[in-house]
Amino acid sequence: MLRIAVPNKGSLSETAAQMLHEAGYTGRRDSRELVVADPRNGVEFFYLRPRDIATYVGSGALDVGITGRDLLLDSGSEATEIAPLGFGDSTFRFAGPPGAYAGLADLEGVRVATSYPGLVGDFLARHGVTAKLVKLDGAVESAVRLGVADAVADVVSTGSTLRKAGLDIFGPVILDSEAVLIGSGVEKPGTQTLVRRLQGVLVARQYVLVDYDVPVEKLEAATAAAPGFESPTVSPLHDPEWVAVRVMIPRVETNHVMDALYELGARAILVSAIHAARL
Ligand SMILES: Nc1ncnc2c1ncn2[C@@H]1O[C@H](COP(=O)(O)OP(=O)(O)OP(=O)(O)O)[C@@H](O)[C@H]1O
Ligand SMILES: O=P(O)(O)OC[C@H]1O[C@H](OP(=O)(O)OP(=O)(O)O)[C@H](O)[C@@H]1O
Ligand SMILES: [Mg+2]
Repeated sequence: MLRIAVPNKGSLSETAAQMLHEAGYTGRRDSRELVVADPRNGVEFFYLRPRDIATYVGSGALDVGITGRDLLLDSGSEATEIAPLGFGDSTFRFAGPPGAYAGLADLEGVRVATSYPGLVGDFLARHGVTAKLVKLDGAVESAVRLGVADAVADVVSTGSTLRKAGLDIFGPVILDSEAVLIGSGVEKPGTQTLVRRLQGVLVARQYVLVDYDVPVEKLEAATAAAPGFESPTVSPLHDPEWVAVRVMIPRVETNHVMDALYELGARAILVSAIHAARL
């Protein structure tokens, strides 16, 4: 049995559960379940706080896990990133009162509030800055107004929490984060199947299939407009001057690609969703 750690709450839990479901695994029926066995797929799920997942995986207690890259680095655990999972994107940034800090060097001797002291401490040390980290559990944006810190370092998604707290981002990006699959460093049997299944879900979410007919002399130009994952599939049509083409394109580019193909002379352009994929 491959023992897999999954976030039980927070920003990553819902999408992680959804991805595993789409990948064909059994999920928990209610949010209080701590362990779910899925013998048909040879795996067992452990629902844990995302912040603790790297500790369990790094120690070898569990084989793989889903957590944030920021949480992995903050943990200082031995666990390593196996694959990015394409959700839970955030950036990790410094923020302070408007105009108070121009860059990293200004943080020398300053009190910085954060829930990620491992991540922020490593970053400051690498850049030769000595600040005084104030460890808080959450809502760190309030720390400046309430006088326990002079600046903060926190997860930024839309930036609206910082705006509401009257703080401005400054200095370099500490980290670009997203949800990642992590492992203990020693690969357990079954890990590659899990990775391929999750990557299949990502492809099905992020790509669509486009079918179109195009005059043979426009095929090269059409292929340049929509090159596909590897190379488009080209099939003959009854009319020898036309071919049928099938290609995978990023979902976000769907309408641009359809416009470009139509302009080139392609017709009967059909787009369909990918239900599942194994590349
Ligand atoms: N808007 C967001 N707020 C917080 N974390 C986010 C956000 N978007 C993505 N994330 C990622 O989610 C992970 C944090 O999840 P976690 O469950 O620990 O905190 P949370 O969602 O703030 O929940 P809580 O603080 O209520 O426990 C990190 O990897 C972080 O980068
Ligand atoms: O840039 P935004 O879209 O505003 O999102 C980022 C904010 O969301 C999270 O806080 P959360 O609501 O989880 O509260 P917490 O600080 O108590 O964890 C995070 O810690 C930031 O404060
Ligand atoms: Mg939070």
